Amino acid sequence: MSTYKILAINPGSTSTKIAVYENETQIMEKTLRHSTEEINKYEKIFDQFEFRKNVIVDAVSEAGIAIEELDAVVGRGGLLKPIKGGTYEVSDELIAGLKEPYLGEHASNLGGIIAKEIADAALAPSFIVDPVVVDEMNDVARISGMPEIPRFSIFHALNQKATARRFANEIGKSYEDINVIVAHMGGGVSVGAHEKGRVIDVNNALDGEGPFSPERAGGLPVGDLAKLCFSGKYTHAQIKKLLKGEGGIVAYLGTNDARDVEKMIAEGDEKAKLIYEAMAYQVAKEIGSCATVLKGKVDAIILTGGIAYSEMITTWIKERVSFIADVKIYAGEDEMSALAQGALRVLREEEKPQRYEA
Ligand SMILES: Nc1ncnc2c1ncn2[C@@H]1O[C@H](COP(=O)(O)OP(=O)(O)OP(=O)(O)O)[C@@H](O)[C@H]1O
Ligand SMILES: CCCC(=O)O
Repeated sequence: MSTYKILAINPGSTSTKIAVYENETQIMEKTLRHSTEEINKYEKIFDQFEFRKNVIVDAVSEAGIAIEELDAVVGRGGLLKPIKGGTYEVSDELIAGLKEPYLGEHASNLGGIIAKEIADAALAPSFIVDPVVVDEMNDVARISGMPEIPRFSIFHALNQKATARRFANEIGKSYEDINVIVAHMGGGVSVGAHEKGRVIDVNNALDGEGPFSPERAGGLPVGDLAKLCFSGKYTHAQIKKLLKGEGGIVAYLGTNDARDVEKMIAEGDEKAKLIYEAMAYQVAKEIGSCATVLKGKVDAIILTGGIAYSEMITTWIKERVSFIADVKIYAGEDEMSALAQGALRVLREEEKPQRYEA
């Protein structure tokens, strides 16, 4: 069997995570932190391209790996036009889409651009895998109730699909043969109904749907939200912040760290307990609604993301959803390995690379 050396790049708002794999084995991993001072020098995310690329190249060569040794470079994809899941070869069209992102600025827009630049130097292919704009929803799920505002999917596609594949693997089936509900609980929360390899419905985790999360408000009573918007008390930018960044747990309790909330509960804080339990309640309700989407045919419910480490949260959710299917907990997220595996499936010709069309 051939051995492939793959560099994976995952740009976040204040850091860039990189890892090198030889087939499935990780041979180096590093989180390159970027100070606010450095990041603030650049007006737009794309302006950080040269700086982030250089620190990645330096870190790889400091680890004793020559760029020319790489067989592929894979980056986290950005806010492109909605696309179906899978591994995409980075083409000129895809680069253009990341430079002028359809759905706005996001650090992950840099993933594919940097991957291509480094891969070109190594004379190797470059890819993105399951970006947050993966949209495989059924047409019936796109209807919101207001024609001007269709529903579409923005979610933790990379980790959701990786955990669903991991579960399929564990039971000796393929992802395309199972139905699962995956609840990713991190800074944002997304709950997806996976039907035979397609996420046919999911809450838009970036923009006002689904359960609230440590720093996002989630779905709200819309009439009252409309009143708040026209109250004259807030600018559009302030409202956006209340919904995303300063919403959810942080709005009620002043922290976005679930571990702080658990300390507050341990010290007898009843409000903290009510809010924390409400988040678990909303995730459970969303899982229940995905079970109806899958017409009750659910092989498993998967809880993942940083908050899935919490026994308190997973116990509350299990109490409400175990009647639907077994609950599996894959705490944390392994996006780096999910990126490398997406590239590996294409290099091994197990999957055809997709082409992005603008
Ligand atoms: N052991 C733990 N117990 C409870 N909560 C935890 C634990 N470890 C991490 N968390 C919580 O997980 C959350 C962060 O999760 P994660 O790292 O998946 O988010 P992120 O990557 O920043 O955002 P996103 O997943 O939306 O992209 C934080 O609220 C953190 O407090
Ligand atoms: C919506 C998934 C990505 C994020 O939370 O930023």
